[in-house]
Amino acid sequence: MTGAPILTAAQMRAAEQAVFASGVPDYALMERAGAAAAAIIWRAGGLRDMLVLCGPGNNGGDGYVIARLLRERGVAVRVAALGESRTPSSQRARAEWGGPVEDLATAAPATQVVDALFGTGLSRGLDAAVAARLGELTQAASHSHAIDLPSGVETDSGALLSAVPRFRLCVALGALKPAHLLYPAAGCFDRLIYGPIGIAAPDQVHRLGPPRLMAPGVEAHKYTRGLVAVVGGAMAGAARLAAQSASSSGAGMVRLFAMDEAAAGPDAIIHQQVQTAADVAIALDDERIAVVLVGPGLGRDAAARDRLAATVTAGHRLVLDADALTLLAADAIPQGSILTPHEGEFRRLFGDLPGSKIDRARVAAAQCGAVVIYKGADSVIAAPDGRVAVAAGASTWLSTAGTGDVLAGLVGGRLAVTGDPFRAASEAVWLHGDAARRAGAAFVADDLPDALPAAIAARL
Ligand SMILES: NC(=O)C1=CN([C@@H]2O[C@H](COP(=O)(O)OP(=O)(O)OC[C@H]3O[C@@H](n4cnc5c(N)ncnc54)[C@H](OP(=O)(O)O)[C@@H]3O)[C@@H](O)[C@H]2O)[C@@H](O)CC1
Ligand SMILES: [K+]
Repeated sequence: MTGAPILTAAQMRAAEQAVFASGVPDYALMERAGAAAAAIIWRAGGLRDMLVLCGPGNNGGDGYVIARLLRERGVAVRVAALGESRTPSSQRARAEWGGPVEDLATAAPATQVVDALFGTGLSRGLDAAVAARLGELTQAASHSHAIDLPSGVETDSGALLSAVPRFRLCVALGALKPAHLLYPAAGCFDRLIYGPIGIAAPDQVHRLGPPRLMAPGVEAHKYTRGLVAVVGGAMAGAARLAAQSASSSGAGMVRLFAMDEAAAGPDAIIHQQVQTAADVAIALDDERIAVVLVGPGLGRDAAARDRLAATVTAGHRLVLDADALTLLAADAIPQGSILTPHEGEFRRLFGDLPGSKIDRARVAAAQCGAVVIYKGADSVIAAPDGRVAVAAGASTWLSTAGTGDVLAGLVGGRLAVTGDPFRAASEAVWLHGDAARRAGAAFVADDLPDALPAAIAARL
C-alpha cells in the first residue's frame, strides 16, 4: 500500500546533508543525479539532437552532467545557460561538460529539450522573458524532459509561480516532491519517472500505492466480515448508491436505513424504512454494526440534523460524507471517524488553513482526530498521527455525479473489513480509482460498484 516517499524541499536538503555527512562528496551526489536522469532520458529520446537548458544552481548542475553523459553516448548535445553557475558542484559540472555554452535568450530549438533551469531551489516565478523562452523551446521539441521539476512550479505546494509548459517527461530525483502529485503542477507533464540517487527518506508521506487485500478466511461469516449501516435521508439515490458500493467492497452485509421505499436497492442490501431520529436510534442499537456511513442523500434540514445527531449518538465507528460534513462542526466529529470532504466541505469545516494540500489535510486530521480524505484530482489521505498518502492520476471521468457516494460506501465497507481507518481510506481510494479505470470513459457512478469486484480481485 505504501508507494514512493514524498519529500518537501527542506526535507530533500536535509536528506542531501545526511548523505554528505556519511562521507559522499557533494559532486558525487550530483553525478549520481545526472546519471540517473541521463539514463531515463536516453531510454525516452535516444539519439535525437538535444538542447539542455541550465540554470544557476544545482538543477543546472544536473543539466551539465546530463549533457556530458549523453554526448558520450553519441547524442548531438548543445547547452544553453541562464547566467553563470553559482554553486561549487554546478561550476564543476559545467567545467566537466567543457563544451560551448549558448545564451538561453538566443539558443535555437532542438528535437529534445532538457529543462534543468530550476528545481527545488526555485524561490519565485521565472522572469517573463525566461518563462517565454522555456515555453517556446519546449513546444518546439518533440521530446521534452523536466529535471526534478518543471521550472516554475513551487516544490511544496504544487502552485505555478510563472507560466509552465507541459513536458512529456518529468524525472523526479531522489524522492517525489509534493508538486509531482498536487495540481496544478502535476498537470505539467505526461509521465513521471523516479530516478533514485541513494538518499534516505523520512517515511510519513507517501504516494498511494496498490493495497494488499485478503480473501475471507474459512471461518468467516457475514458479521465477521463487517456489517455496514448506511443512514439515508431525503434523497434516496445517493444513499442507495453508497450502500451498493459498500456491498461490493468486501464487507459481509449492508443495511440501508432510508426514509422511503424508493431507496430499496439490490436484494443483497437489507432495506429498512426509518423515518424519525428516534427510529434511527433504534435501528442503530445493534452491536453487530461495525461501521455507520452517513451523509450521502441525508439532506440539510432540521430532520436531517436530528437523524445525524441520533447517528452520532449511537456511538459506532463513523464515515462522514456529503451533507454530514455540512451539518457537523469540526469539534463535533467523533475521534476515529473517516471524513471525505471535497474542497468546499473542507474549507467550511476547517477554514483557510495555510500550506499545501498535504499540510492542510494533516492539520485537519490532527485537529479532529479523524482520518481525512481530502478529495480532488489529487486526493490526500491524512491520519491524525501524521501519516499521509497522496493519490494522483485518477481518471478525469470521475468528475461526475454520484462518484463521491460510491467512494463513501467503499470507505465504509473497507473500514468494516479492516477496522483500521487509515488503511481503509487508502484501500478505498485506490479501489475507487482502479474501478474508474476499468469502467473506461463516460461512465456513470452506477457503473463503478460493478467494477469493484475485479478491482479487488486484482489486489488479492
Ligand atoms: N537536494 C538533493 O538531494 C539533490 C539536489 N539535486 C538537484 O539540485 C536541485 C536543487 O538545487 P538548488 O538548491 O541549487 O536549487 P535550483 O533549483 O537549482 O535553483 C536555485 C538557484 O536559482 C536561483 N533562483 C531561484 N528562483 C529563481 C528565479 N525565479 N529566477 C532566477 N533565479 C532563481 C537561486 O538564487 P536566489 O533564490 O538566491 O536568487 C539559486 O541560485 C534539485 O532540484 C536537483 O535537481 C541533485 O543534484 C542532487 C541531489
Ligand atoms: K527543472
